[in-house]
This record gives sequence, C-alpha cells and structure tokens, in this order.
Amino acid sequence: MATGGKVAIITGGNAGIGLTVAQRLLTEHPELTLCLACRSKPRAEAARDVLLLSHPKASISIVLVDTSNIKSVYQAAKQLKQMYNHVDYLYLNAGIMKVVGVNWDYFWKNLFSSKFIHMFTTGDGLLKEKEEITEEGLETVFATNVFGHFVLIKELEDILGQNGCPTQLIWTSSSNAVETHFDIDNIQHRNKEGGHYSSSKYSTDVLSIALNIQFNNKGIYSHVTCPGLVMTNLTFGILPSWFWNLILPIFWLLRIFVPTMNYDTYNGSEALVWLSKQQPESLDARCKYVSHCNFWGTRYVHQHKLKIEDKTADNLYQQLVQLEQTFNHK
Ligand SMILES: NC(=O)C1=CN([C@@H]2O[C@H](COP(=O)(O)OP(=O)(O)OC[C@H]3O[C@@H](n4cnc5c(N)ncnc54)[C@H](OP(=O)(O)O)[C@@H]3O)[C@@H](O)[C@H]2O)C=CC1
Ligand SMILES: CC(C)CCC[C@@H](C)[C@H]1CC[C@H]2C3=C(CC[C@]12C)[C@@]1(C)CCC(=O)[C@@H](C)[C@@H]1CC3
Repeated sequence: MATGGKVAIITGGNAGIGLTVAQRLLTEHPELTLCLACRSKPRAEAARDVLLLSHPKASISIVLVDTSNIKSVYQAAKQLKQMYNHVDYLYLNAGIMKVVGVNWDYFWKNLFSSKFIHMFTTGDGLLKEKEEITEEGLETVFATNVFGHFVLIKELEDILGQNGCPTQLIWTSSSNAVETHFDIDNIQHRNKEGGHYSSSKYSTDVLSIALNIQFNNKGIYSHVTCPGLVMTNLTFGILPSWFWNLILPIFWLLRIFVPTMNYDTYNGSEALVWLSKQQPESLDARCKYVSHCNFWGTRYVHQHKLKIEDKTADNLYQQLVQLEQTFNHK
C-alpha cells in the first residue's frame, strides 16, 4: 500500500514501546513524517538520534508535552496545528504507573490456583500503588494516561480526519484495565488505596468507544491496544531490571499459557504497528487489539471484545468535556 506523506505523532515516543513503534513505523511507511511528543527535550533528542541511525533520511520533529500538565498540552497542540494540516496516526501512548510494591502474599496464594492466568495476564491485585495530585489539582495517573490525551485530541480536532484522509487514534491501553477498579462517579480514582493505573486504562477503553461514537462520521477512528507485559522503564519501576533478566526463561515457559508475556518492545508493539496497516473503517471499534507472542516466538494480534455500554462511554465523555472546560476558562 502506498503510504506517501503520512504523518504520525507519538506521545511518549522517546522510550519503551513508543520508541519501538516509531522505529517500526519508519520501516513500514518509508515516506512517514514523524513527531515525537515528549516531556523531556534531551531524552527526545537522544531518541531522534537513535531513529536517525537506522533511518538517516527520516523526517523527525520533536514537540514538548507533559500530558499530566494541561497547560503544556494546550501549548503542544497549538504548535502541532502550526506544523501539520492533517494527522494520519495519533498514538496516545505516554503512560505511568505509581507502584510502591508487589503484593507477594497475593502472588503466592494464587500461583497454583485457577486465578493463575488472570493474575499473569492482568497483574490484577498484585501491585500496590500510591496516589499523587498534580499542581493543577488532578490525580496524576489519570491526568497523564487519560485526561492529557483527551485534551490533546480535542485541541487537534480541526486537523484530524481532514480532506478525506482518516485519522487513527491508537491508544496504548492494557489488560490491567479491569472494570472493578473503575467508578463512573469517581473517574479520577481519588482517595483510593490502589487501582489507579487500572482505572486509567479502563477509562481509556471506555473513552475510545465514546470517541468512535462522536467522531467516526468526521473520519476519526479510535482503537485501543494492549502490548502485554513488556520490559520497559515502567516495569523496571516495579521490580529491578536484574530480576526481570533473571526470570527471562520463566517468561518463555509462561507463554505456553499466557501469550501476552511479550517481554520485549518489538513483540509488545505488534498490535500498535499492525493497526497502522489496516483500513480504520474496517476495524471493530469495540475490540481491544492485543499483541501476542507464542512459545515459538511467532507474533500475532489477538482481538478481544470490549463489553462497554454506550451510556457509560457517553457519561465519561461528558464528564471529560466538563472537566476540560474548567481548564479552558482559566
Ligand atoms: N510495559 C508494559 O508492560 C506495559 C505498558 N503499557 C503502556 O504502554 C505505554 C508506554 O509505556 P512503556 O513503554 O511500557 O513505559 P516507558 O516508561 O518506557 O515509556 C513511557 C513513555 O511515556 C512518557 N511519559 C510518561 N509520563 C509522561 C508525561 N507526563 N508527559 C509526556 N510523556 C510522558 C515517558 O517519558 P520519559 O521517558 O520522559 O519518562 C516515556 O516516553 C504506557 O501507556 C503504559 O501504560 C501497557 C501495558 C503493559
Ligand atoms: C514472573 C515473576 C516470577 C513474578 C512477577 C510478578 C508480578 C510483578 C508481575 C506478574 C504479572 C505482571 C504484570 C504487570 C506488572 C508486573 C506483574 C504484576 C502489568 C500490570 C504491568 C503493566 C500492564 O499494563 C499490564 C498489562 C501488566 C500485566 C502483568
């Protein structure tokens, strides 16, 4: 398929899964114009240098954005609108998890139980998290993973789905997005013991459905992906890298039962890159696209149907619009 002149923006494109998506997109779409939307200039420049080593002729720009800071998102959106008159792929990938420890008691208790596969696929119940509030008064994980991205999309609306050229919004969600941690009456997940990351990723799944309802008629399509368990700075924040390296053989064995044990960012980015090669209109907007890798190392994309009601999606969307208005007025 001819891909001349396509534009891709990747939030958090300087590291981990985002950087590998950047690398793979440049290979898949040779004429691609790439924008790394990152919070740190030196880290973004270092990533650009790495990408230029393998793709010396690539057009790669940098826009600074801190998705947890709404003022910064407004500034970045303004800059992006000056740079591009359309966007083909907007990867909403930047994300954090505020982990303070692993619940090992829960781990050992469920290791040989029927919860085994659910535990390794979702990580549900295994992580202890802490709550933090941004200087703008938002719960940090919600602001970074969900709200900052929502504001970015809304601000870029004028250049999305333009001139008969569809825009794909591709979210890096997670299999950790479980409904039990999501409360529609507390979308920021304030004053909770844990489950902030899970709530933010479930919100992502709900929001994606809402965006399809709102914007498909304008040529804007939203899809959620799950990269599985991948070794990045995010997972090195849970357990040290030496530990993960030590248990690498266990990952291979676990893949027999849990094909989301992707380990590396190349495997983990499979669904995110695969989506860029599909006609967005032909995709199921109510599916999560999950990167799988089997025991033999074969990568493939698994489609998982989301059970989310339109009224929940609409409710979340309206709450985000209202929250955004409180910033717009400041
Ligand atoms: N690793 C895994 O197993 C899984 C990861 N994911 C999701 O994948 C996505 C990418 O994470 P991953 O590659 O693993 O982790 P990394 O920590 O390697 O990458 C995260 C990226 O997000 C950026 N980022 C974090 N906070 C902000 C912010 N406030 N503003 C702008 N950029 C920010 C980071 O920038 P900086 O380098 O400056 O910190 C970095 O570029 C996340 O959404 C994560 O939730 C989902 C499922 C599994
Ligand atoms: C495998 C080892 C012997 C023990 C590791 C236990 C846990 C620390 C991991 C087991 C499943 C993992 C997991 C995640 C984090 C680390 C575990 C809990 C995630 C929650 C990381 C972020 C995500 O988005 C999820 C998709 C991961 C799901 C699995």
